[in-house]
Amino acid sequence: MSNFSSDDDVILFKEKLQHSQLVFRDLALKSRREATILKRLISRLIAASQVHDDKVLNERLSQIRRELDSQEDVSRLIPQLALVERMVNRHNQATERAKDSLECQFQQSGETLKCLPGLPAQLKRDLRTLLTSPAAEQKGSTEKIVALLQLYERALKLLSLPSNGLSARDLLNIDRINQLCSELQHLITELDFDGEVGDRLLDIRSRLLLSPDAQTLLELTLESVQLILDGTRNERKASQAFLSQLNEDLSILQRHNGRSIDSSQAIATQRSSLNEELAASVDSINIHLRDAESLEELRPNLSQVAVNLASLVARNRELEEREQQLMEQLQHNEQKLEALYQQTMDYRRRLGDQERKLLLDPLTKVYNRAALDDRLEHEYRCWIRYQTPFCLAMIDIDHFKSVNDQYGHLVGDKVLKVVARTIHQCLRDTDFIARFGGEEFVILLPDADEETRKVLLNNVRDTVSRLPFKFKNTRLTITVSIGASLFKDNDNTVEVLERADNALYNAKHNGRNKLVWA
Ligand SMILES: Nc1nc2c(ncn2[C@@H]2O[C@H](COP(=O)(O)OP(=O)(O)OP(=O)(O)O)[C@@H](O)[C@H]2O)c(=O)[nH]1
Repeated sequence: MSNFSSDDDVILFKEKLQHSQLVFRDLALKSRREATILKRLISRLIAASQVHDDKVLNERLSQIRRELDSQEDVSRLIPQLALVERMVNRHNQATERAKDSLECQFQQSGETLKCLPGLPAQLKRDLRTLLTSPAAEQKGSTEKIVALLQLYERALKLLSLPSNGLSARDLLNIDRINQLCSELQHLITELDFDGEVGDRLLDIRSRLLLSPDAQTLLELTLESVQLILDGTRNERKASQAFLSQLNEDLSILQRHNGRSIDSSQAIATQRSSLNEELAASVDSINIHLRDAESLEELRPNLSQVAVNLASLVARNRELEEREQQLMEQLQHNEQKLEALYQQTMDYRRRLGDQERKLLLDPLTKVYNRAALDDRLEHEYRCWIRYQTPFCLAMIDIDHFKSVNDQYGHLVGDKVLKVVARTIHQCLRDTDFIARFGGEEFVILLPDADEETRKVLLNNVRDTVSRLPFKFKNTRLTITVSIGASLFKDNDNTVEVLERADNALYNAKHNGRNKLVWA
């Protein structure tokens, strides 16, 4: 039964109803306000995420915006929002990929700029910082690209307009000076002088690695020529000293021998006259014995014979002593002769060593360029004759300059030695390795079929990259780029060297630590 019996109840009920209406109106107002805020937020998000290269997505987003304005109920847009979310995800993935390729492009453009001849040292340093420093890695890609563009602009200005007091010609001169430094340094590497001259040449080589200016280069060149002259003069003096000593010793020996021969002839003459006198004494004794009638008659004759014999004995003793002296002199001469023989053999060995050294690179102990020329010519002739596959490869250490810059030239030298040894160990007995220039090697692989040469060259690249270099507790990874080519058709050695060099250039530009065939 209803309780609407009293007026009080009706009033109470009315009040409750009014209260509920007020609450409902508040809630409706609040929800409309919230829906407006939500719509505005979604609308702004859509505007912010509107992208220009995806038309379908842009169209969808605009449509949602329009519907947001007309629709009261936001929940009806949920399916469309879900669709857009999927599209945005896809778009994000595409953006990530584009970012990666942009980064790669950025690195390549940076490397291209780095290889531009004549860049001033400061610009090179800035470029290296931009490409490799950890701080640069934290920068956004746009920021990095803008920085790279600025460096390109600086390089263009420096190379085309006179600025900083340096004209494009000055910069080309600097590049030429650097080339001359590297050639002089290479020539010094091939010299092998001992002692002070050798030490001073090593010192000049280190100074050449520090990119000196034209004046210093000239001074270093003159100093080198002076040292080479000194070194050659010293070597010549040493040879002359040895030869004149040998000459003197030989003429002393010859004089001694001459005297010995004279003495031995004199001794022989004396001995034969001694023998004759002895025979005459014996004859005379026999005659006296035969003719004598009595012992008394014999006595004076025999005593004369005894005096003669005593004199003969004394002279014989003297002769024996002289013979003994002669024997000693001959023995001495023989020893002297043996010593001279040993000295000459030693000198011959040293000359042989020098000859071998002329073909070796003193730093890395692999063959030098002169040896390469000889061997290349030989292998080329064999290839023309037998037509077995003949491969030539150029190997260059990557970013070697930064090893020198970061750790010093002594560490750079050590790296060169270890890399040369490692490459050598990867080769077969019949292969050949030579240091071609600064941090560049050439290897010759005669009679190497496709599988052999691929495996071998990849093994060289891979083994070097796994060498456990460690400096100042920092692990240092060294890699090499390789350009390789086969002799074919009417090739000559220069053409194949050029092809391998181009392939090496491509290996460098395709990211280094690569083997490229041409
Ligand atoms: N320590 C040392 N450094 C050498 C020697 N010969 C040449 N160099 C240095 O090797 C460096 C070669 O540098 P770049 O030609 O710029 O080449 P990179 O830095 O290796 O760069 P990429 O070849 O492009 O990877 C130069 O800095 C030379 O001074 C040497 O006998 N000892």
